[in-house]
Amino acid sequence: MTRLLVLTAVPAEADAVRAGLTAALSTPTGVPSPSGLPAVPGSPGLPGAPGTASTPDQLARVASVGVGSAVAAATTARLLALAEATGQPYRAVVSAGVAGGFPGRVEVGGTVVGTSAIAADLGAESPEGFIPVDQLGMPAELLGGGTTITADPALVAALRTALPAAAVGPVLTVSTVTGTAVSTDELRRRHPDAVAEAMEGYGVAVAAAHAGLPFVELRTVSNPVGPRDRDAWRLREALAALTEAAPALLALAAQ
Ligand SMILES: O=C(O)c1cccc(C(=O)CC[C@H]2O[C@@H](n3cnc4c(=O)[nH]cnc43)[C@H](O)[C@@H]2O)c1
Repeated sequence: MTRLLVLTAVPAEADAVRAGLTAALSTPTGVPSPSGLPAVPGSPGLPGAPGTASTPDQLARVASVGVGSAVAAATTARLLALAEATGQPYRAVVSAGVAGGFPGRVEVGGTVVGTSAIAADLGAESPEGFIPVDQLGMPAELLGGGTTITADPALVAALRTALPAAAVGPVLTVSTVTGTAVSTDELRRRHPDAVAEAMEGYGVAVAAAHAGLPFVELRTVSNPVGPRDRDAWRLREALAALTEAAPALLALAAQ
């Protein structure tokens, strides 16, 4: 039975997650122990009925949903509805991929467990500064969960346990990659606890919330948030870190 839906923006990120899951399921060590999962030959960390085997696809469906919150929300909602309609609902939803990390909070190549997904640029500008959409006086029912969607505490705890070196905190969702010192300072002022920024988490979280499913975000850092320097992006390093972190997702299946 597939239990987790893991959504990345681009196929390279999905491949990195799948590689980590496949490696974890084919090696005898280092695998979290989700109770009740089918046994994987040679993987004592995954107990179950003798003679049965799990593949990554049975434990977690990994799909790339496109770049940005809107396409991520639409695609996630469609995948969740299809699963529900075919009687194979998911148990939890994960937004995964690479991200920009706030210097001092997480290094390039580091791993981030998101405690919330914050739509950091959803709102209005004013001469006095940015106003989040949930402070514009609109009826609450028009705003869904507001600009901050809190990750499921049990999923966060499971990832923290499996990834003790990970930075933990809010992950901002932005429509525009931050690329100036002024924007970076402004984001840090508004969100002093933020660890990283990416472009899909909030959309995936909205879709999960509408389906009544727990959500968490798992990111690895490809670049610092700051003045744009594309040459400083370390995508290969971040994708390798994503492959290394992916086995932790198996721990979520026990939730
Ligand atoms: O070109 C490639 O091979 C490739 C492989 C993996 C990922 C990419 C991307 O372009 C990822 C876009 C994705 O990354 C997130 N991201 C990364 N850094 C930041 C950032 O500083 N600010 C916001 N988002 C960032 C984001 O979620 C994008 O969807 C290419």
